[in-house]
Amino acid sequence: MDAADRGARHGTIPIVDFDAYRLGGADDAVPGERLQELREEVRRAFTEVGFVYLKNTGIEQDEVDHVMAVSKKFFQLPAEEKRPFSRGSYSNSVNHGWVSLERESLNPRRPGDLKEAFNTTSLREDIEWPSDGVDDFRATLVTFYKRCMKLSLRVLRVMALSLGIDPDVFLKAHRQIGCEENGSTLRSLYYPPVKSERVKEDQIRCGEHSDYGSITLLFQSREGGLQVLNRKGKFISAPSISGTVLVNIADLMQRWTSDVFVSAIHRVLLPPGGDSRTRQSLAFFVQPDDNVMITCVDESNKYPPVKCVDYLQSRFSDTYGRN
Ligand SMILES: O=C(O)CCC(=O)C(=O)O
Ligand SMILES: [Fe+2]
Repeated sequence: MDAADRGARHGTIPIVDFDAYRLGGADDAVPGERLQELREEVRRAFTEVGFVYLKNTGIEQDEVDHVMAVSKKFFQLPAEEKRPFSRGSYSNSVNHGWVSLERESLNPRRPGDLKEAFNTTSLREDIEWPSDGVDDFRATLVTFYKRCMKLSLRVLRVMALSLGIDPDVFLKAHRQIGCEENGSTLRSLYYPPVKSERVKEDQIRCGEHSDYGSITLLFQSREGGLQVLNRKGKFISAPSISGTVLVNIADLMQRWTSDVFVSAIHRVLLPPGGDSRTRQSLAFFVQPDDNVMITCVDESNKYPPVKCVDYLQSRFSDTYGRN
């Protein structure tokens, strides 16, 4: 039994080598023993835990560190300078823009999350981006968005292969990532230093939730704090592992696969008392194209078909209230 196997069996998150299908390699992974292993390990991770660390994806740690460093410059600007770029102020894209501290409660039973975020949802040329003091913000985020998009498509293909279904079934529903008709979002998250005397009862950095779309790619800074609920009902920690990408199943994918792949609840806790470090992460939320109808891939009809944009809209309303 290899390490990935043991990981999934014990309800912990396995580390899987993606080299056979890494970015920069052939567009179609060469069928072979390595790809076969990759398919099996991915299936096991997504059916048993819902999360997997991928190593050797082609996205290097240096790139991730750079995107976080540039993002941090933005987050450290005074609130007045960030406010003009708020989420909700872009007419072409409701989800694009800055989300202020405590604005969201991903678990609505808790006070607002102790985090800030900047969502890159629109890649349109004609929208305004923050530039004063952060002249490289736009180009850095847009470049990283496209890198994540390419990796996501590869992961989606391996996922279909791992289920033994048409390898393009998920790809066909993700043709327009980066265009107006698709809501996929690169979210740069910033968790400021926590001042324990100001923390409200039950407040944490990011409340318990599952993601909404198809899959999420997550890169975390080194401080840790992320926890994932495993199938035994126990929160396990999901530390940052340098050079890897943490990939998880989101709710629409669980529904699409009739609950074969599981979308696990996760959260980010406060740091231990006295730890005043910031935390950062980059989450690439992959969503199918707005107009795609999601119908269970095994034709079981366990869930009725739903239009992607309608499903996501209802989930966003739950998080933000009416918008
Ligand atoms: O910051 C993190 O590590 C996780 C954030 C998260 O789960 C989310 O924004 O959906
Ligand atoms: Fe999440």
